[in-house]
Amino acid sequence: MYFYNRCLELVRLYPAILSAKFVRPPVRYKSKMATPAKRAKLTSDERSEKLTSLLSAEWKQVEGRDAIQKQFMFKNFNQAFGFMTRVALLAEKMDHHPEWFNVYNKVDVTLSTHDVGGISDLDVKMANFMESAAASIK
Ligand SMILES: C[C@H](O)[C@H](O)[C@H]1CNC2=NC(N)=NC(=O)C2=N1
Repeated sequence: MYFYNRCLELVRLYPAILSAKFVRPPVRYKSKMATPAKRAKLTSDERSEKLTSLLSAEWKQVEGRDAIQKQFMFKNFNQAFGFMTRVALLAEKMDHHPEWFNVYNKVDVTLSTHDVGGISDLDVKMANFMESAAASIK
């Protein structure tokens, strides 16, 4: 009988247990991980403000898709892969990953935020990081 009552109690408390804080703790963002606001698609005002310097550094807007792309050229594979390694470490910290293709000394990069289907602050941040990483390697 004791066991039966304990079971009844558990069934009665089940919804409360499921919604309790210890079952679903609040989402915590790591220092470089994006908050939902950072993953939002850029507005047209933000676009002209934040993309201008990238567009003059040979980033192009992809046709038929809200994304930016650039081809980085290095002296050799070692430099290209060094660049990718530095970017990969940031990508993991930000939980934001580039689409890229490498052959020997070339790295073709496309940046877009898949979760929102377009360019966000995260892509701008990553593109700017790529610019300084490439400049320090070449
Ligand atoms: C579950 C995970 O947080 C998401 O899938 C992240 C991972 N990396 C990502 N990378 C990019 N480029 N866009 C995203 O929307 C994205 N989302």
